[in-house]
Amino acid sequence: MTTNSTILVADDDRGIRTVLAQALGRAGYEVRTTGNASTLWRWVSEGEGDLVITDVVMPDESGLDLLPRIKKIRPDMRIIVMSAQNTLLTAVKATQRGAFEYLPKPFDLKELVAVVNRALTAPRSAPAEGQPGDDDEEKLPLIGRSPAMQEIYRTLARLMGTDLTVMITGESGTGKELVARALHDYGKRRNGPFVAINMAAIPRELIESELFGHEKGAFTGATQRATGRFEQAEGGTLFLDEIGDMPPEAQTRLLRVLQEGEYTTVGGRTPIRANVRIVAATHRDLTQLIRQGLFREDLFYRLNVVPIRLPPLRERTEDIPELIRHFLAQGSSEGLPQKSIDSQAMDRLKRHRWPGNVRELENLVRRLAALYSQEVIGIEVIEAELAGGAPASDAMSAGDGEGLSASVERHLREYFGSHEDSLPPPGVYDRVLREVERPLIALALEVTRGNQIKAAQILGLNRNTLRKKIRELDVSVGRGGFK
Ligand SMILES: Nc1ncnc2c1ncn2[C@@H]1O[C@H](COP(=O)(O)OP(=O)(O)OP(=O)(O)O)[C@@H](O)[C@H]1O
Repeated sequence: MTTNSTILVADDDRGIRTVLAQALGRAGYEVRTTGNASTLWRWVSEGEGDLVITDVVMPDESGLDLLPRIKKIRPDMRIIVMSAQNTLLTAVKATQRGAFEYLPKPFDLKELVAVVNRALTAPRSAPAEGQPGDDDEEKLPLIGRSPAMQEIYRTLARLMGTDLTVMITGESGTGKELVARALHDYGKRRNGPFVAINMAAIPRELIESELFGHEKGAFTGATQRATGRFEQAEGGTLFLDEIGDMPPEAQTRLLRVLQEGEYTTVGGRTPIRANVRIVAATHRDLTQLIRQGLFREDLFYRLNVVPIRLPPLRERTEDIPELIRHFLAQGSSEGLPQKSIDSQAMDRLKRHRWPGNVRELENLVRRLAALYSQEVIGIEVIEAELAGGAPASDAMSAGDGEGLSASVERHLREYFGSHEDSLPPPGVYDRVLREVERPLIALALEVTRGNQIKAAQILGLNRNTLRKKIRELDVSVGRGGFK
């Protein structure tokens, strides 16, 4: 440990100054503290201090604005930024402007001391990341300040200056694609293209040609040469979504690109150099797929260089109010009426399990904004929505006849009523759900004329899930249509 180093601390909160001074003093450092940016700046410009710990919001100036100025006159100075703002943008800006580390408040003092030790012993040569593409756009790409999301922001900020391959895992609707975009938008390749391809949405036999392109005549139907996504993503980022659904041959080809940096088109011979950053994502458990022999282990290790796990929404319910405000604001900026949600309704939403994660929440909020006339949404509406029904009261224009939930309820009452002298047989819940699922899936297949990919999209189901359900529910796909 480097002792006798002097640490300059700037924070307008006296309590934090005291706590930091004690902890760092105990760790053997000299500490000077101030409550404003101008004093910190004076100390730094007079050549004092070996390391700076600064808050972002201070009465006279933002700590973030001070960063480039400090780096200019003292490029070797290590700076640790702490902030209670805790957004991705703060993490990204701090890193872009040369902070050694970013610590979202509240943080563990032990962690702070560890970071300080690390900062003072890390080799000096590493220059601050290149000049920021700092367009100061205040639009936040990712919403949520829960500890879990902050950990993700820190990882994203650290990855900004790198081309490392990233594997994003998380349940459906947790924001994997959004994170992939943020990696691109704040990364070195932000001026290049971002190309996404979803393995579950493309017929398996076409995946290789979609990815790598094909030559004229490479297979029946290949009437001319076509470029693949690798070529389209040249100089940028290629996002391989639902990587767990990649067929084995395509896996082998992808592995080769990752090993050799080169690929050939389908039917082509000349190797083409690939210059793309790969970000992959899946909601499936790849280790299990590996065990089942469905995913190549060697490919997994090539892709899993930096794993990012997105937590399901039910593990970060403290983000729900902010997400709701965000989606309501988004709705009103698109012309939907401005709404709010009362506290009882909010509590109920925080208790929901959100199997569809942020996507489910987003859809719900959009429905609330579009379908209900009341300005403040209360608990009854939320209960009705979460029960999967149509709007509770005046809401949806019932138009011609009863709404969906009313009609379902009527059928259920009939069903229960038909077992007058005894209760219905057990297992009603699953049976009723199957009764609803079956016609729903059949209908989706009917309107898409049996196109499972499109049907899966309409339903918001994974294609494999849809296939499974078709089998399980025995939805017959006959010639004359669907029964
Ligand atoms: N943290 C977040 N802040 C704001 N919006 C979010 C956040 N996370 C997800 N969303 C929104 O939720 C929806 C689903 O996100 P996304 O498509 O990135 O999820 P996904 O994990 O890739 O889902 P899938 O596995 O089903 O493809 C999108 O409309 C996205 O904008």
